[in-house]
Amino acid sequence: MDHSYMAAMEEMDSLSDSSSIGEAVSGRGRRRRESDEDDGIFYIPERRRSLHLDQTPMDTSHWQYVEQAFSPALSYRSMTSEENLSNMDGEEGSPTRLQLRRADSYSSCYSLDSDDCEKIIPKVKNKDETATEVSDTPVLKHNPNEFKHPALTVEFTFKAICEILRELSEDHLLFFKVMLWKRYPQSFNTPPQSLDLVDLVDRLLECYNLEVSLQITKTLLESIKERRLVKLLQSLCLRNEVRYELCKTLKKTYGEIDDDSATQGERRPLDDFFTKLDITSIANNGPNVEHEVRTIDRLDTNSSKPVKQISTKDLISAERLEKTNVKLALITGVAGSGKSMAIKKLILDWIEGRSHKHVTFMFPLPFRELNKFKGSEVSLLQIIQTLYPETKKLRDYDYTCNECRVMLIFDGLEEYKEPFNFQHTSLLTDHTVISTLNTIVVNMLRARLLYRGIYLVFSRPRIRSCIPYGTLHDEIELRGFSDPEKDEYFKKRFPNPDQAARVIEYTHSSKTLRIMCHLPLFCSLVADEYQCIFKEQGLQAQLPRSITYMYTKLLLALIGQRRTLGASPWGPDNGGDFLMVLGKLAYNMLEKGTLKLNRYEWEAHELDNEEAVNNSGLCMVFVTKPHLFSHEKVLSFIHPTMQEYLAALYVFLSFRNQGKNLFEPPLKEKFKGYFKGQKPMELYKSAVDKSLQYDDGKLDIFLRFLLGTTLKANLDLLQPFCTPSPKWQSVAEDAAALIKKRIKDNQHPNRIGNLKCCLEELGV
Ligand SMILES: Nc1ncnc2c1ncn2[C@@H]1O[C@H](COP(=O)(O)OP(=O)(O)OP(=O)(O)O)[C@@H](O)[C@H]1O
Repeated sequence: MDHSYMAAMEEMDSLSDSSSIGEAVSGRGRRRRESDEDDGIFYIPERRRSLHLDQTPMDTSHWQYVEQAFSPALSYRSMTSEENLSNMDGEEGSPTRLQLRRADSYSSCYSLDSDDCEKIIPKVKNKDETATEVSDTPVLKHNPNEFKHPALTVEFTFKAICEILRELSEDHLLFFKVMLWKRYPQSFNTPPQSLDLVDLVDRLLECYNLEVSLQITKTLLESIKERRLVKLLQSLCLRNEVRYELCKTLKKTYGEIDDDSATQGERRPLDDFFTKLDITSIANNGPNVEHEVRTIDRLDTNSSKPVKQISTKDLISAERLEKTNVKLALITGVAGSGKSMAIKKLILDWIEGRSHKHVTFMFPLPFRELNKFKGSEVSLLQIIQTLYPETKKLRDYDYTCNECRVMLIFDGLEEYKEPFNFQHTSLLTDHTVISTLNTIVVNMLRARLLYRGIYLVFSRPRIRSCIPYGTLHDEIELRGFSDPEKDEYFKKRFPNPDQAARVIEYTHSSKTLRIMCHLPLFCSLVADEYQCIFKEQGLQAQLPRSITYMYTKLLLALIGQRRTLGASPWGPDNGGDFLMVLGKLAYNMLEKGTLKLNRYEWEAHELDNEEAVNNSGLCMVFVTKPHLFSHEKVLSFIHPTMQEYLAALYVFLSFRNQGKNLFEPPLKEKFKGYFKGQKPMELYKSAVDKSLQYDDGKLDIFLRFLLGTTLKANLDLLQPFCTPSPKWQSVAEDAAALIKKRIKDNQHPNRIGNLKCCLEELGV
């Protein structure tokens, strides 16, 4: 132990241990008015004068009330807990900040305006103080032109200095305190042994501005030869700045809704809009099978484990990580189930300090962007730096050190077409090593790329085994909206309650529409439609009651350019018309009364392109467990009604484009030329009569969709799939007359209910 240390220690012992620490950054010493217990408002007394200046009577006119930000008021304990410390980062409304920024602070020896360094250097000194200053007091210079990074907040500085000082041994901490007391006696007039770490940092930040406090800390650490901690403090500051810049970029991209809705470019904060999603701990649970007419048992899946609800805030939480060390989660959901929205929410919550506080940096890496690196030699670091140039300041160490957790979010794995050859792809554990995109992706799926990395992979339902055997991972499923959230969505989407009520009423007008609202994309399409017609026709406007209309909108959205992921072309002129292939499959399955097909069955239907099927957004492939030890990959449509819709579309387009009436017995096909001139009503009549034969209502919804194709509005939407034919006209009125006649005949009393629904579909 050197001389100065011993001398300082002796000097200290001679002092009394009364403390004059007032309330400060940590919130210590702040008293709460008892009567305010319940009203969420804190009384923050003025900082009592902690130093020795003139005897000014306490002026209570400065007392103020501020809204409670954290409850209870921040104590040292609550602040030092991981949660609250990070909560404070950049928290504009925090009481601490309010108090610290108060310009008229009662503590008259220093200003607490952290933005003005000059003022923060102690302003008032009396002769005695000057005399006690020791010669090795560093000169604290401030360059007024120096750029103060906005990331340097009181909260960050407090947290960083505390974190660094906590690394000191007891002796060194004491030495640090003594040096503060010796070098800055005008600020640290309290015997240092009475100051614990929080009081010490409180006092430092009360007396000096943020840069100066950091500078003092570094200087003193240097003088006790704690260079490692100086570097660590510098790293913390640098990471804080990078994180700030990154958050700014992410907030711009993910913090607002950038929807293709009819909001005419209006951007709204995500929080105003985001509706809770139904996320479960079990994946591959098959499609939602709730149905208006049929009672469908859940398809036999592998869900023997109990299903747990999860929030976007819990995807690889700190606790889970600590308990299980699971660093990889595969989150699947059908097209339009809200995966991209969940990612946005996850990112925004992290930026705002509401979740994943254990994560230092979050990097969303959409496959749409990653695919651009295909064919080039690249490292993960280069990818991150290309997509987020603000990270160039980080050093390799920042990605690998123990203090940093990096979360990589991969969106849209289904858009990645390269094979995953886990056996023959070399192991990559260094983010700086140049390699191929495929090697990076494969190693990401091994959860090996970064030493302290956390990996979230979002994808449409899994179609190929994409996690290597033996890799510890979570499988999570996103299932869209549950019932209460369906209404909630519209209430958020339409701030005008009358408009929201009207849209909700519409979704309740048909059980099928209501069920389909489990798909957020479907809700957004309904909302877009209403938004348009409210604008054009006012509040009394109504959407057609046709379910075919909304399903056609959904079809168009799913196969629209934005969502088509390498599926075959859809146009009617194309020989391999994918829609017709899928429609035929749907029709055959409907006839057989089956909802899922195994691989051999679906390949027999000219559907050998498994990826195209899955990527169409209309189907999903999932895994069932038909026997105890076996798994089977099966295909189904994203909802039984989607199967019924596509089957009806297939029947309609076969007639419309090829003159084929699929309800006619095959024998008649031989005489095709003879029957070619059939009228559209022939088709609808045979469909109505066929559906009436099924007492279980197997073809009820199918029939509604088929009759929906008689309406002009739907014909217009379906135009892209139809061959040009000037003669084709709507036969909605004839179809309605036919249904009325069947109702009157009353030959199938059980089916009357559905016939009435058909009339509704036809707008009668
Ligand atoms: N939680 C939500 N709150 C509000 N709207 C949502 C939510 N989730 C999804 N939506 C709406 O549904 C639309 C489709 O959702 P999203 O793009 O997230 O689906 P996805 O699962 O990523 O689809 P894909 O697999 O096709 O990429 C969004 O554009 C948005 O309008």
